[in-house]
Amino acid sequence: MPLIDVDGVSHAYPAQRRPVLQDVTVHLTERRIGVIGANGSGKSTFARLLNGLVVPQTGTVTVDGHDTRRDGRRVRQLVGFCFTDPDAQIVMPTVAEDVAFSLRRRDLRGQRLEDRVRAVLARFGLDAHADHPAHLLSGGQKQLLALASVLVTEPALLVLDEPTTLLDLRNAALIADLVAGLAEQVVLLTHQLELLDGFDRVLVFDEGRLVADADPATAVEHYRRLMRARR
Ligand SMILES: Nc1ncnc2c1ncn2[C@@H]1O[C@H](COP(=O)(O)OP(=O)(O)OP(=O)(O)O)[C@@H](O)[C@H]1O
Repeated sequence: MPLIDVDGVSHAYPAQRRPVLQDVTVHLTERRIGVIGANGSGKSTFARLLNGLVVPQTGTVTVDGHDTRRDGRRVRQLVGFCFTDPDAQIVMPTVAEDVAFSLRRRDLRGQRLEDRVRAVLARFGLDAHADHPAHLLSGGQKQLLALASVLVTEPALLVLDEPTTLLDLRNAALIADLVAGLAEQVVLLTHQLELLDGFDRVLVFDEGRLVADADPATAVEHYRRLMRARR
């Protein structure tokens, strides 16, 4: 698993006085890493640090030794990112074309490209929809397509920002099972705490600070206590 090294990171967005992340240091090597915390606590910003979408004002972030500030291109090859809203990353008219688009930088043409696309669609239960317009998929199917299009690029690390928020129970379970079966390292942000069962490590953010870093049960209890104290 790649080593994610977040060192002394603080970050404020332009036009905001209060930092969104404050002095976050964490070294991650585990296969399944959860990130939880209240709305606005800095989780998405933390996730965006990991693929260089956000470069921190202070501190450094490296993935497998590649600094997101200096070597963003290499980091983006290593880190696949799934947004909460799959419409934000589905870019091509049909399901198969969207997956093929993700492979545009690979030296794959003709039948080899088609075979690769079909294989990934089959793995995600989308093979029957290959030639359908992507925008006509259901929310869950779109989420699956977004995941498929990222995974086909074979990232070493997959960052998932609330991938089940919009989904019904069945599709949420589908995504959870799929994520559980992935060989890749996964950083999963979620408000659905049951998704973290079996995770190796869970980080809790509160007002931009990393306030707990533990096994799922301990981290979730810490988060619940925090939320109870705020009511
Ligand atoms: N691009 C941006 N420009 C300015 N402010 C931003 C930007 N992105 C996030 N913020 C602010 O940073 C703070 C933390 O946001 P962030 O999205 O990291 O939180 P979060 O923990 O992921 O929240 P949620 O659970 O609601 O998704 C919020 O106050 C938000 O308004």
